[in-house]
Amino acid sequence: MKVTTVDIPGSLLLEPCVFGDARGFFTESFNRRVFSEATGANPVFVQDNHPRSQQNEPCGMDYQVAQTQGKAIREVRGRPLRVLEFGRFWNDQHGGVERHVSELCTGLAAQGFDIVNLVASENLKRGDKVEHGFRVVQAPSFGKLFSTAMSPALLLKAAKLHRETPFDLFHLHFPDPLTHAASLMLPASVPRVITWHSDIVKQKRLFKLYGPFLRREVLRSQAVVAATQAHFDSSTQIPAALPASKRHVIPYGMDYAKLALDERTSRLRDELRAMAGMADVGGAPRKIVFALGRHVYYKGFDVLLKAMKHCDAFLILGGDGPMRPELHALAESLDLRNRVYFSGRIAEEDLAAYFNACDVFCLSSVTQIEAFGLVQLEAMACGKPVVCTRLGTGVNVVNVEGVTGLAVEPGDAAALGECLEGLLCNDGLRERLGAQARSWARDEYSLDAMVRRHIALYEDIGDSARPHR
Ligand SMILES: Cc1cn([C@H]2C[C@H](O)[C@@H](COP(=O)(O)OP(=O)(O)O[C@H]3O[C@@H](C)C(=O)[C@@H](O)[C@H]3O)O2)c(=O)[nH]c1=O
Repeated sequence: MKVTTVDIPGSLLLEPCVFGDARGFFTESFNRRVFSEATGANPVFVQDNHPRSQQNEPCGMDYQVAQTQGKAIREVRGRPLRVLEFGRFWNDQHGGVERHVSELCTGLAAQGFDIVNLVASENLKRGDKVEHGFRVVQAPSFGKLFSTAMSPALLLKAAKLHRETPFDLFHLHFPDPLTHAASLMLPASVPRVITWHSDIVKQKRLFKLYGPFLRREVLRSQAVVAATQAHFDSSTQIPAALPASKRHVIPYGMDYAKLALDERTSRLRDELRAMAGMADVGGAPRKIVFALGRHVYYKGFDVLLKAMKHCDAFLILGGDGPMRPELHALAESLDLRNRVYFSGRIAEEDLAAYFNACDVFCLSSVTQIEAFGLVQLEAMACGKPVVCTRLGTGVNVVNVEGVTGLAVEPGDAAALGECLEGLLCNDGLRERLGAQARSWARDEYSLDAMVRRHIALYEDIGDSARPHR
């Protein structure tokens, strides 16, 4: 060990011997005998800590007067992999893609990755903050057009962030023409990973123009990730020329801890159940069907409301969106006013109460834009069976018919209502499916597994992921 006195009185610089070659290195980080000979001190080695500071953050060093603890500060060489995680909007927009990106960034940051999540605001609001251990940069936008943020600022911000501190890898979440445009402005030498959340279904005519550009971006990426094999099999927009070696199935995972009930959410759950009970007809309180999602056409909430005419339950319909007034009017016209509660957007911290209050969760989506449905995982993790629709997408991989729930053809209100009614009247079946659903979600769709598999993918690409100037 090399010992050097430094300008700080009473301090020594200790440089351990490092024995290394092309395969790596070995060093003895502490040896009590050598340490005592070098310093004349005879310490009792009590603990070994290993903090990590974000890049450019000074690493603090205590200078202690009373001899309570000596400090051996180890400066590791190298730096965490630095990833620019694009995402369409910040997670408070309550979309599945936003929730997934937020969960992924949180998990990667916890593993020591240097993550910057660049998203667009839905308005002129801008932001730059550290949340859940990673930096979130919100670029202002002039609103949305065809579900895409109009944000020239995001394009400029991406280039500026990379200029300031180069990234080793860009991770894009498609479909999203805005971040696709940002990627075109960034160096082609930096590896790209694309997560394919769903095909573009609504803007078919526009896709004829945009398709060739999307195809080129997908083919030049180093990897395309999808949550299920069904995403690849059912897609008509992922180029067939994309080799199997570049296709990676990594299921979405979530941190289910937020779904555990506490005193406050238990009370809220009981209030929701009491509300359903007040709607009873003097018999047993009605059971609760819960559905949650943005009130847009593909969620099929109009079909679900019509299905409630075939099902004697209380519906809690969570979320908000452009179709809400129409759905309220439909509930009135179906004389459901006493059996439907429109909760509006549900705050993340209240989700536990709603998922635990219900008896069955329903995903009534009617088009293949619904490629997965994180809400199914949340319901299952709370031990609730799911009734979904047969879309042939990841939705039917997540909800295994007859194992974790049931399914009906999309758009069939009568079939949906009868399926819900049948399940609500069969306590044994509901309990069995619910117990299996809980294990399935927590075993197959854990956040830890998702993060580990993304890290393995990044590291596979890592050979080319060196600092890029
Ligand atoms: C409407 C709403 C959602 N949420 C949460 C629930 C859930 O975690 C998330 C919405 O998840 P959903 O998947 O249902 O969202 P959604 O964005 O509707 O669905 C998308 O999700 C991504 C992952 C995909 O795979 C897409 O194909 C598509 O399924 O937002 C709230 O917390 N409060 C709310 O009011």
